Amino acid sequence: MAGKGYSYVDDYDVDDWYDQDDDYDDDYEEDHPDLAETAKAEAQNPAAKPAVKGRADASKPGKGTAAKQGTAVNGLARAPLDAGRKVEQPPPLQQTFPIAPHTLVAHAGEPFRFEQPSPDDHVIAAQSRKPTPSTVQARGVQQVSPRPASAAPSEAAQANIEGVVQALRLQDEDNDGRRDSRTTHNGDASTSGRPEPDPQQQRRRRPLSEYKPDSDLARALAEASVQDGADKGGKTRLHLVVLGHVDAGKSTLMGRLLHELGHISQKVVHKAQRDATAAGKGSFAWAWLLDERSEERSRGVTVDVATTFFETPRHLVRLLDAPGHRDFVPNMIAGAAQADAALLLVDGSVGGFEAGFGAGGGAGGGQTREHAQLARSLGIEQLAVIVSKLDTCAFSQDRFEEVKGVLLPFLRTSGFRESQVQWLPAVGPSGQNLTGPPTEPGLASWWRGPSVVAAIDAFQPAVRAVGRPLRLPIADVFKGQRGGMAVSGKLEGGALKVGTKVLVQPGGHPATVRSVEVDGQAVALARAGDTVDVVLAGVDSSALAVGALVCHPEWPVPVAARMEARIVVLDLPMPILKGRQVSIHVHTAQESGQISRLISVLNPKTGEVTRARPRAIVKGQTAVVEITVARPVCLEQYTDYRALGRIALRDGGHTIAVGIIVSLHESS
Ligand SMILES: Nc1nc2c(ncn2[C@@H]2O[C@H](COP(=O)(O)OP(=O)(O)OP(=O)(O)O)[C@@H](O)[C@H]2O)c(=O)[nH]1
Repeated sequence: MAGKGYSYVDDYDVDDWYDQDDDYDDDYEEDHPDLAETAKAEAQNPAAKPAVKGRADASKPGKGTAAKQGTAVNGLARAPLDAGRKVEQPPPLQQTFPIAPHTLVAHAGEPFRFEQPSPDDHVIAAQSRKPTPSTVQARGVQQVSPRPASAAPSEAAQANIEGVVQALRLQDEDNDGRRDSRTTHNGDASTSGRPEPDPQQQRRRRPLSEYKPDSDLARALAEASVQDGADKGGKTRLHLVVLGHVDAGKSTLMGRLLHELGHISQKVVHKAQRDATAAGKGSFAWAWLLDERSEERSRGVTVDVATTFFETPRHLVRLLDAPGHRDFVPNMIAGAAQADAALLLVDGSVGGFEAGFGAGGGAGGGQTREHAQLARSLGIEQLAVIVSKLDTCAFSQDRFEEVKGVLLPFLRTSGFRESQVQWLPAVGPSGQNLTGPPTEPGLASWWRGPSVVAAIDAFQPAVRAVGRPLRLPIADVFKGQRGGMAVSGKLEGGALKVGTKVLVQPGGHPATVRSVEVDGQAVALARAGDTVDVVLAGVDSSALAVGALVCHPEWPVPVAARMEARIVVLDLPMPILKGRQVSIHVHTAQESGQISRLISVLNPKTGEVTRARPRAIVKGQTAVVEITVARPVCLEQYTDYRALGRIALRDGGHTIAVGIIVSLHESS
């Protein structure tokens, strides 16, 4: 193992969990018999869950995040909407939630002392600023205060956790939903001890496999696929998120890259340089091109997810520059939830890499790990690791290899395939290795690999789930310039066009599509994989909120307040007990809730139950838990609709678990 002090593969036989062969079989079912089979079997036939001996049984951004989007055109000027669900106070909870949702809790019941601004304060302050015409504010971010630095786990403890993460092997593919296991159930009586629900009460849903686009839509889809090549010069769309620890150099690299690609003029660059220098922050000039908000500029950190568009020889790229600071991980989650691939920036300077990779508890420590783990759990499989700041160590090849040697085993154990991970050095401020081979002799003497643009071009675009029922998780709500309410987000499934009848969930509000834009251009048809701005007619604005979902009226997305999830517990010093308050992230939704039942602990290798109804679950364990949320959310079983069936659980400013939804209990 390369690197001192990192021993995360020692405790696990990683080969047992995944095949390191480069012949990566993307088929979840084959690849993850322990998870996929059991999840599907349970979904198809809940009563068939094996008994305990055999087995039984985680912005545009989440509520709260929003992308800084280019100035809307074609009638969709963005105006902030305060009526969003994200800013509402949740209804009072009954005894199940002894701590009010969103209450600031330092950690494990320790009250927040308000001696210094909490992350909430930063976010609320950020939210209160008026968006610039080219900016959509982060709204409704729900944060809880960070855990004290003393609570950070040891390296060895973190090592165990990282090893187990990959056991979930959450795959992002095409949401092809081979099984239509859409039935709701109330868990396994043998493990839960709960009575089975009255079948009359259960909602009957048509299997998703029965869905076929109507003839109009089918024709439009066929025409659009013929047009594809012609319209875009044969280029494919790629949603790309830039991740990494705070100050790793993400915004700087992307600002410089956009300039090199001709998307930012020399005049604008000069202005940013002048402004940054005048503010005593000259080294942030390139970052200021993306970090537009005054708070970002004064603090020197990204808060929102900045959205920009650029083209490479192969792709039309929608770029999401996620914040690296731990206070803003929810924004990062929502950005990553929309991405097909990620650039992971790691600071290669001596001490810089170590700070970013350190176990995540301390102030400013460790978002390299958390971002990588979250990205994988959100379905991102393709990664390019960019080692920045090598100019600070004479472009040392040894340092590059050292960083790679430490990070690669961690990424493997986090579930990334070696064949899906690219490695390259780059220097943002001087533009080395961004669009072509480096010119700096110290780097040019040994680097023979891809530039940043070549690495982006090597990413495969995601297969779009066009032939599935419409699913549009709402990432933002705003007023259309010509009247009407508009929503935006990434179309996870299906297609829509002007005149399409839709349903907004929760609540079952019918609406009609009045206009559609993709990347700021009015279009007749938008398809899965597109990021859209949609003006809806005939729906009350109170129905529209970040985390709500626009769907097909006859194939509505389930809405549930209770679900069972298979989770991997990440990094937490205290065991999870029944009743643990968590913040649940699923697609663009973020909701307060609690872990209401601990159903079973599983062997991560076999999926067998090792303990039913455990009293606690601890870091590193794979477990099935029941989660109850304060307000019903739109979600899907993972086997039905993958993009809507992944969850991340956060508490105390940390991601404590990631997982997949194995069953849900629909709200009537
Ligand atoms: N020497 C050197 N400095 C760099 C490099 N890349 C970025 N920097 C500097 O690192 C500092 C942080 O850069 P940012 O681009 O703001 O980092 P970031 O990752 O976007 O930070 P957040 O968005 O807040 O997470 C700035 O002072 C940059 O000039 C690099 O390759 N070499």
